[in-house]
Amino acid sequence: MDGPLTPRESAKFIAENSRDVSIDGGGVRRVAELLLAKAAGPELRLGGWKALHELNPRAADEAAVNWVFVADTLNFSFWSEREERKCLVGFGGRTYSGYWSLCAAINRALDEGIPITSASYYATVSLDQVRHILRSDTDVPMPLIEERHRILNETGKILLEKFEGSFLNCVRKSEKSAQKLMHLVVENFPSYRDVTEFEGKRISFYKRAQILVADTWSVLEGEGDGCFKDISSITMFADYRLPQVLVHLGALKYSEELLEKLLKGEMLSYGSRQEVEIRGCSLWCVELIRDCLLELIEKKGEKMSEEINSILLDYYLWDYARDHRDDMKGIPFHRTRCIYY
Ligand SMILES: Nc1nc2c(c(CN[C@H]3C=C[C@H](O)[C@@H]3O)cn2[C@@H]2O[C@H](COP(=O)(O)O)[C@@H](O)[C@H]2O)c(=O)[nH]1
Repeated sequence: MDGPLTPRESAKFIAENSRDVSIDGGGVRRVAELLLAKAAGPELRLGGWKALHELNPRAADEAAVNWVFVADTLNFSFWSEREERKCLVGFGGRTYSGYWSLCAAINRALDEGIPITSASYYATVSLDQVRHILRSDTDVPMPLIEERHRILNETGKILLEKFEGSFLNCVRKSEKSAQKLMHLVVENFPSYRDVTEFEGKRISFYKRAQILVADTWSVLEGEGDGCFKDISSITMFADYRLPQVLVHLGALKYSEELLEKLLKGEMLSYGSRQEVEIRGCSLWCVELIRDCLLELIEKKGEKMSEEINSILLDYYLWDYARDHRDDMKGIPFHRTRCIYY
């Protein structure tokens, strides 16, 4: 049986058949113009991954690659039922929420001498140990702790069996192809198989596999084993923050019915029509923004030191969403509880 459509093919197909989510051409252009002003800045460059984020590893070695692997293996579902009651983790004198609470917990564990990034440890780590490692400073635990424990055990065992316990060996098997690495990850690690159905077709988003490739590229600074010749074939990562910020910026629109549902805080199940439309149209929207931005850069005759791709646009928009949380209060994010994003 042939595999699912690629994420990019899936997104195009979904956007062409979507009923409750649509892409706004004028909004796409306005976002591209916003990004044009940033094109030469530090945010839209590979170096921003370390320079702008103190919790990310500074190094570009095997330990840093294994840090990225465990972080992206657990990189899902941080949203809380009520915004004012959520998991928080203090580290290095700062308090972190959401995705950053996971990174802070990983770094806190390492500081406590717990080898959380070593497969030989997390392949057999117990549920109680995971609860301790991911403990919150509030009375609200990180969501899906049991799933995180199961996935750590499963992933650690596979990494030991197939890649001598180091994700760098998996990276080296990809022979510097981002696509090959993404497929090695989804073929070998079940929790990364972000695949579903839409209008009778099997489609893929591979959100965590794509962000894992992107973060591996970033932590290795695009050099050596991380010098992927096809890195620009990786698309944005279909999570629950990018749709929110794309609607906020006017590039994406929800139907009245869907908006009402989201404002009420109703859950959307993974793989449901509206959830797939939100993720697929967001992905396609960022592809269109990238095309428009590259056109504007061309017209402006701006010389770019490094190629702008969907990864760098995604990182920028995700950070933008973080920094504009208050402005985005009126725009709901969609609530899907799953292990894929
Ligand atoms: N599209 C996209 N989704 C991303 C990321 C990240 C963090 N990664 C990079 C960011 C800085 C470093 O450079 C990391 O490399 C997390 N997420 C997703 O967001 C959600 C968590 O959101 P909140 O509840 O607000 O923390 C959850 O689904 C999580 O999976 C990204 O970059 N893009």
